[in-house]
Amino acid sequence: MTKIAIMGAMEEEIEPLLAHFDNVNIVEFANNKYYEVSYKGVEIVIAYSKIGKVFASLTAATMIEKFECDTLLFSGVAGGINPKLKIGDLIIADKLCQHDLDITAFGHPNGFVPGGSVFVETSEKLRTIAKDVAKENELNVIEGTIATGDQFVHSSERKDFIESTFKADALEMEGASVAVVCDSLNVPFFVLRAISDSADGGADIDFDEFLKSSAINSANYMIKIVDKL
Ligand SMILES: Nc1ncnc2c(CN3C[C@H](CCSCCOCCO)[C@@H](O)C3)c[nH]c12
Repeated sequence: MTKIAIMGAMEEEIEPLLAHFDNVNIVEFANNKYYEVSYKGVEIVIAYSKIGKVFASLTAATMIEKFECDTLLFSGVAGGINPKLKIGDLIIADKLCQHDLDITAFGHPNGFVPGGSVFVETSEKLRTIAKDVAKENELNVIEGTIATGDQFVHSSERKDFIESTFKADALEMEGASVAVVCDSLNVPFFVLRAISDSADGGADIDFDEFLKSSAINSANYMIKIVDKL
């Protein structure tokens, strides 16, 4: 029996998801709250991890190991890199990397440590379902590379480094850590983000203005995807 984990990083990213469900059971664990719902006969666990790779790894591992979820979906916002991505636009990750993981001093490429890989690929099956849903709903969605790091990127210099080093289309602070956890635990996962800013000088202003509306864009699309699982 499938049990689905739906994750965000910030409360604003899961609020629009929780709004679709009633009879929510709250489980408190490891300084966080996990919201259990039943939706059309499917058990779902929803949580926001809090910001950054460490919190996201803890929540992803908890949803799999403690709550026994066998599919993990991430919904949230991101900084846009690909100029085709405007604020509010949707991106599905085909692969993710960690732009701030750096042992280049030893000759390794950016984003690589021994035993790991620069990129982790998401579930092709889940991406196909998502793209079918986008087509059915005439949603304009880009599929691309998402770079993750423990920093809010708000400079063209850092944005350009991430783009040139990883050919990334968008950036955020949690996806690649969720990818490593799910890949290591053999759980299919899917990362969906809506653009809230352009990760350059004005990113903090745009982020504050568009966080809520972009989070809703992502959540509304995510619910349609869940309906197809
Ligand atoms: N340009 C950018 N750089 C990196 N990540 C992102 C993302 C994706 N999410 C949003 C959130 C930003 C963390 S700071 C939020 C401010 O907190 C406000 C409370 O004080 C974190 O969970 C990553 C959108 N634009 C980004």
